[in-house]
Amino acid sequence: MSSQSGSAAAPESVIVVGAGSAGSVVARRLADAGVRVTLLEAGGEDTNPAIHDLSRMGELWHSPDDWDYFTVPQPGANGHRLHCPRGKVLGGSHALNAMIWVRGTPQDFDHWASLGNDGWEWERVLPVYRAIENYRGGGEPALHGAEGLLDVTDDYELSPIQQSIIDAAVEEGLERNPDYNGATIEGVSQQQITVRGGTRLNTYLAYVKPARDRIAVELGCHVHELIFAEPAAAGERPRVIGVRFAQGGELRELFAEEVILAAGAIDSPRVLLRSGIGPGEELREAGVEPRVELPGVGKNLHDHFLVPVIFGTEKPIDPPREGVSVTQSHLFWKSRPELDRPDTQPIHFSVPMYGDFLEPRGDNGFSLMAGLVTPESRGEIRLSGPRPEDPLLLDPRALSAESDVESLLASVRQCRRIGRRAALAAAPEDGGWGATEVYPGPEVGDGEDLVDYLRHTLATYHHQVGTCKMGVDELAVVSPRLAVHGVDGLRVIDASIMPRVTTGNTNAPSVLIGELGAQFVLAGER
Ligand SMILES: Cc1cc2nc3c(=O)[nH]c(=O)nc-3n(C[C@H](O)[C@H](O)[C@H](O)COP(=O)(O)OP(=O)(O)OC[C@H]3O[C@@H](n4cnc5c(N)ncnc54)[C@H](O)[C@@H]3O)c2cc1C
Repeated sequence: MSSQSGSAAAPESVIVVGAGSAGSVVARRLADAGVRVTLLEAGGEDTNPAIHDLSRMGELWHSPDDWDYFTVPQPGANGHRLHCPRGKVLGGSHALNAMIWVRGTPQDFDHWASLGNDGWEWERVLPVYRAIENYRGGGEPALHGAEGLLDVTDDYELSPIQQSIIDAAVEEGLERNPDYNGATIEGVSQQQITVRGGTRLNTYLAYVKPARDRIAVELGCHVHELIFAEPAAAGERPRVIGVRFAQGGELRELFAEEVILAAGAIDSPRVLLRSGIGPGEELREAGVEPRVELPGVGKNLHDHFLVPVIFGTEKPIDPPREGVSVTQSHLFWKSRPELDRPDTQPIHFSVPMYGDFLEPRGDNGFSLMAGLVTPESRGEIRLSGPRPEDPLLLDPRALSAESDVESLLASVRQCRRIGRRAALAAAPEDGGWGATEVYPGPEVGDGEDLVDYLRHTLATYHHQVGTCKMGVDELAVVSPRLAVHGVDGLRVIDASIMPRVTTGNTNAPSVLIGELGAQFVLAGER
């Protein structure tokens, strides 16, 4: 692998592929600095009202605004193919997500830096987070920003059931943490979310929409592959000069000084692989002529995972109503005290979340979704063939590492205990909800049967990362300045560059990657 470092002048023109969490930030920052930016997005305008109403996120799955990916059958998840929704619309996955803002822990970023990624230490990252945020909440002001483009708030009313879930978690022994993006992440908290005026605020809306007169936004553009310059001499380093994409049934080409892939952890490696950048042998098997040997492209795929623990209640829970999210609280907990950061993050829903694999047992209830956030399992993304329409082989190898099963089991057990606490389980006349466990349910014990339940009901937390990881080792795809190793004129700036997933939801780190990536482009650092 040939690495690259040093700096040059900032480019005059740039193509950004993908108007999601990171791509929107990159496009805006470069346009602000006078760079000519074309933003190519495969999806369309964000006209679906379900995008903007906090209570209607679920309607977006399998809709035209969802790439609607599925994994290959997962042996660690009972052979199931897991649905992986991803945003295919302006705003990307930030148009489909639950808007929860979690920066991650200092250890996450210090770990990235320890791998040779200078500049990603927590002390360098924290000021960037502060500059992103327009924070309105009860946290320590010194740790938050109030001047940024992205509104982050926990200044909204908790639904009564969500308040009781928090109370039950406190009964279970967790700290009530008023600011998990503050001094410590641990404890049970109300979620901080990116909303403005009661509706979704994503980076497309906050960064690109107000600047559309300065950014050429092209919709319905499915980028298939990169275009390379003809080498002037044998052995010359390959140079990317543009992209080839389908728009309205036509194949088009567009050229710029630099191309930035911000197509997300599934599609950025896909574009690289389709362009012959990746593990040569595998590319040949898929019918693609290798151009740049980069064995790490598509490898290191990993994700957070959820398992539902569902309760029915005697006292009726208010049905979802307009403008109110069905998830408002979560907790961070170390299942083993010796860990350096929490390995679990259950997320709490005011509705039963039966998912794809459980028989619905009534509409009235709530879900404590046990959550694994420090996975050891690693999988990969591969092409099944050379054509753009050939399905992608998406294989996270979920729960292939035994330690992941252990953490998730501990989280499921904890959720079961929380549901039995008085704030939830007491009779309504005694101030509770009369909660009883519906799933796993009394027929499932605490041993191998619980492991079977966990594998049967496993779902993604939607936090795929790592497939174009940043670093300096043999499997690194981009440099610490997010330039693709071995190629000129090309960067990846999105969630795929995380060498290891952060502890918590991945949107905030993706926005951070967008901000830092734009700084590297403008500084000409490679
Ligand atoms: C259902 C769901 C819920 C989630 N909930 C949360 C949450 O509450 N909090 C949180 O922190 N994280 C959450 N996440 C995760 C978070 O949204 C992602 O980690 C983050 O959005 C990733 O940002 P990105 O810029 O890497 O990719 P994306 O935001 O996915 O952007 C990629 C963009 O590229 C476009 N694109 C892809 N391929 C091409 C191509 N070939 N040509 C042109 N354009 C292309 C896509 O259409 C998309 O617009 C959730 C994700 C999902 C799907």
